[in-house]
Amino acid sequence: MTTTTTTYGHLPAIRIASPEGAEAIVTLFGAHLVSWKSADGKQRIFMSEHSALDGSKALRGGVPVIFPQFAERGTGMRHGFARTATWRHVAGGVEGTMGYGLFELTHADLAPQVAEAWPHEFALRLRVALHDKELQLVLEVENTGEDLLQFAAALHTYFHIDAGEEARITGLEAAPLVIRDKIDRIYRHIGAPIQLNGMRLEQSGFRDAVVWNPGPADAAALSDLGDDEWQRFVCIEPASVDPMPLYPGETWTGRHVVTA
Ligand SMILES: O=P(O)(O)OC[C@H]1O[C@H](O)[C@H](O)[C@@H](O)[C@@H]1O
Repeated sequence: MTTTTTTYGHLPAIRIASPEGAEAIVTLFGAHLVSWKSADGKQRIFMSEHSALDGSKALRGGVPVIFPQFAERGTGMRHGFARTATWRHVAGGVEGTMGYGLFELTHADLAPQVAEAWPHEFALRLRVALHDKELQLVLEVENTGEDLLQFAAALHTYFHIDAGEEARITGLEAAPLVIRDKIDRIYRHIGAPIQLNGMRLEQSGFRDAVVWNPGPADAAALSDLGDDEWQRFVCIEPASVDPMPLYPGETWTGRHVVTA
């Protein structure tokens, strides 16, 4: 079996494997990728040792799916409701050399208060596929209703940084960007690939890329992050932070392909 059910903390999850041994774990809570090991066995994703793993709040680490609002750019929940909603695993298996899993969330899946606060019919689908040293995340938003909807979206990826290593990012600024303290920047109109410590990050559909790390002071104030853990990750997030219109019947697609 290449797609199996498992648990992560207290959360039901799906394990996806490719025939040659790459592996990922996605919790149904948030359709949240919490682990990605390339076929060489190396963990590429950071998860905080202090993250809640019981569904009481969003996970700290992994790949939170941000929808329909980015951060506090709107009147809804911070970073939207997708990361704290329970998704359904609707398909999975092997296609060629790739193992994959498909997750779906619709308006009907939302808790009543959440559904009431965002009264738009939609289908959100996340496809997680992997082989060898490559991870492909494809996020689709379909307007299944009869009115225009506006949404922002991001894949808030926490990349693992080894102990003693620095996070060095190229492709966003004229000089390499080395993370040594707090950073929270939005880069607009991303076209070319981004490099992080030998990994290649390619995005399409998403217009922007957000780079975030809390640095030591803000990390100390986050209850779900250890004081030193800020040195063990950097977030590079394909994102469209400003709301985009989606007409009835339309589907928007955002992709993120990471090659280790
Ligand atoms: O703590 P969270 O709600 O998960 O948000 C974590 C971070 O997300 C994004 O990267 C934003 O740009 C940051 O301003 C924010 O602090």
